[in-house]
Amino acid sequence: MAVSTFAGIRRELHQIPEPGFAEFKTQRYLLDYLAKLPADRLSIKTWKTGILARIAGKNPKKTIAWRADMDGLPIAEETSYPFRSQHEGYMHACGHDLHMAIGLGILTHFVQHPIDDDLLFLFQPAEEGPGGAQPMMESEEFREWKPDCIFALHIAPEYPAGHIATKPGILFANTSELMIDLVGKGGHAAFPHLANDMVVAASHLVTQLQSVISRNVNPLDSAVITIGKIDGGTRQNIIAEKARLEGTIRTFSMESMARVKARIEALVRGVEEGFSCKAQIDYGCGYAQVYNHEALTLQFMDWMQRTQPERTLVHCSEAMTGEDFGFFLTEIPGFMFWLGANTPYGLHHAKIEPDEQAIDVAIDVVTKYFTWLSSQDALLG
Ligand SMILES: CC(=O)N[C@@H](CCC[C@H](N)C(=O)O)C(=O)O
Repeated sequence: MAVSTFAGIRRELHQIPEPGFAEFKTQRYLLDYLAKLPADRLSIKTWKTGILARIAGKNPKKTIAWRADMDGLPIAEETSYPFRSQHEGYMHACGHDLHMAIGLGILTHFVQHPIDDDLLFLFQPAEEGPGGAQPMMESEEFREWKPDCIFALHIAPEYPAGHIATKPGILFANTSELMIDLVGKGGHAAFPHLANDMVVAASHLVTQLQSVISRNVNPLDSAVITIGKIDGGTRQNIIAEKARLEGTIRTFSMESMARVKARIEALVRGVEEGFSCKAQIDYGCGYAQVYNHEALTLQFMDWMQRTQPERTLVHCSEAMTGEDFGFFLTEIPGFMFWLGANTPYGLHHAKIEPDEQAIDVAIDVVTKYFTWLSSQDALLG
């Protein structure tokens, strides 16, 4: 089957996944693409490894923004693709390659068919961590071009390709990373009574953490603690002096986040006491929930139903995913939606192969929506 222009771009981006704030090749690729477009209405600024691209409108009353994230994940790819990652141990396993290709597709359309309003495209680094949205928002480059509304999407493996799912209000959870370092006393495997074993302490702690959600969070509220990584010890016959747990906390309210953190701290103090060790907690980066502007989201959903009968719109539930796009929504009205990508493997899986047909659907829907939004006198006309 023929590969569309922007699916082709996605395939090229797929081969160069990079860590947050190290998206050097990705930034170069995007800048090279932008340099080939007619420059009369297009202005470009870089910020760290990100890019801000502005298209001047014909008779602007507002600035409409679109954001795409850029970073990959430390995952060794296991897809069947002939265009697999060329960066050993790194993969676009969260769809950011599609997000960028869609961003370029929307931008290209409006360079060729300018509308009345100004448009701002943000290619934002480090969504997976430590978070590029908040510092990008605080940058002079962004402040100078601050938009009146902002939108973004995230691919969703579980929906058919091109289906669009969203809801007003909370869409994604508050997040906090969670890193716990344990330091005890190492020793010979044969003399456990002379050591304080941090592999055993870490194992207890992982098990105890499972009770935090089930016994401290109101069952009608929702929260998650996932420990995704454990490091400890050096060799099979040496008792481990050190261990480290790395994970993430998700909640739908800041009260639950505070309660969960307080319980984790109490359990960690207990492990320190029980295993005669020292423990240190680092909460790493935390993201604001993605809270979709209620009136704008409802207006979009209504517009979809009225004017896009060939597209499928799903009124979905909120999810425990995190997204630093939430920071933009704390200051600027807008929303995020899921874009169906129909793949049996979930986000962050080494075998995920999103359906590329979703790319052109998203470009089509968003260009039509922005054109309509620009034709309205007011944002909520
Ligand atoms: C869409 C998505 O998968 N986002 C990530 C954001 C992670 C933020 C941070 N590193 C954390 O783990 O808390 C997600 O895991 O939801």
